[in-house]
Amino acid sequence: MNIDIPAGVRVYNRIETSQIKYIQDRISEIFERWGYEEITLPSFEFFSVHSRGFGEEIENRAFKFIDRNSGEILTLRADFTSQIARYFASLKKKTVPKRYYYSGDIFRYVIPKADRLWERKQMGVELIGVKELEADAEVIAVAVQSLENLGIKNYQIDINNVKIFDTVKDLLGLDRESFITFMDYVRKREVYSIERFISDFDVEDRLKEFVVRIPEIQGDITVIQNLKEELKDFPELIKSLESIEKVYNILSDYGISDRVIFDIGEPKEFSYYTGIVFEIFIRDYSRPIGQGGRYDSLISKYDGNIPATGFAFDLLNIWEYMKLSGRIHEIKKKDFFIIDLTREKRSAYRIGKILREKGYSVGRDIVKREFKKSLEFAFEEGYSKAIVIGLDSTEKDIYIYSSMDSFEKLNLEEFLRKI
Ligand SMILES: N[C@@H](Cc1c[nH]c[nH+]1)C(=O)O
Repeated sequence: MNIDIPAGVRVYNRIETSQIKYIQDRISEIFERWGYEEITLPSFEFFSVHSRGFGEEIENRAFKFIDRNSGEILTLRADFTSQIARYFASLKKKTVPKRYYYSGDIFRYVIPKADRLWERKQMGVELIGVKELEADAEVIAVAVQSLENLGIKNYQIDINNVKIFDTVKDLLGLDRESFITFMDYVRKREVYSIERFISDFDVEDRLKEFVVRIPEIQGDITVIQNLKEELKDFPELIKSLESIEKVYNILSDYGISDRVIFDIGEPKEFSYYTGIVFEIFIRDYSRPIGQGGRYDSLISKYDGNIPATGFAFDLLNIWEYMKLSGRIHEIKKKDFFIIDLTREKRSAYRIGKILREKGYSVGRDIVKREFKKSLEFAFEEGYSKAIVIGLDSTEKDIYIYSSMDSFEKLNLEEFLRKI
């Protein structure tokens, strides 16, 4: 009998679940402190509606199924941001600025391999209704504080402005298809392909030089300042660079600009981004742990022309990093495990009830087996203490074990008074 689950999903056991929960709790503490309100979004939507939000890349990876009643195609949530855009557009009263946060799973198909999952955990914020760059800086600051709250210090924020790509498209006069080809070269950082691609374009050399170098332009704020100098004759490019600089300056005021680098050659997975975009890395960990950016025309795909920005953490990557670096110790313990060796079990019920009323978590053995086996089970299962009743033919004394071989013998009534 096959009792497997598909390759792209997995189960998280008690310890794993509590570690992930610990990460979620530290992050939501910060989200709340910045005035973001948590909302819960549906696990599936109409495919035709949900997919309007994101581009082909994600659309091709969405999980689809049929509503047996209407015959409509449904899809599991592939993107929170698109869901929030749809939700906000659906509101009669659109008060801004609106700050939402969410935590949950997204479903995107990937070819199953090693630890590549179809169901990933995200936590993110969306700040809706603010076109000012202060909003872009705010969501970056929220991300940074969340990481600090987790004790993660060696993070790095890679910032870019995708407007630069749109401006290049206009300046070179690219049609949709050649723009896709161009962006593909950028994504793969193929400088020579770009050089070949633009060699017979009739544009200024300065612009050509810039375009060819795009995949390689990375570094600190001086890179942006130098580019501004070089691209003086292209006001649209200057504007995009100035936006980056402005965000950088606000982040300096927040005291976090030393964590920022710029990566002009970094395009994004989502076509909905329209301005400042960023990715969050940890220096000694290869995968990004979060990404986000501005999406000023996404909500208008549903209704209303409202600017917005946000980001999402990839919780599984954060979790993996914290495990690898020995940073996650927080495992939720259960308090007491009651092993009652008497026939009646009345003491067990009574002690359990009193402890639970006081707010402790209490489990009971119930299973009949050798006492040592029960004790082993208690500690393996994450209980902090085991209470043993009837070990020496009296119910008046109980034994409180805090490990397999350390215990305290106490009078039952005294213990209940003290606890
Ligand atoms: N939804 C994006 C992250 C994001 C949130 N807001 C803006 N961008 C993602 O899944 O990567």
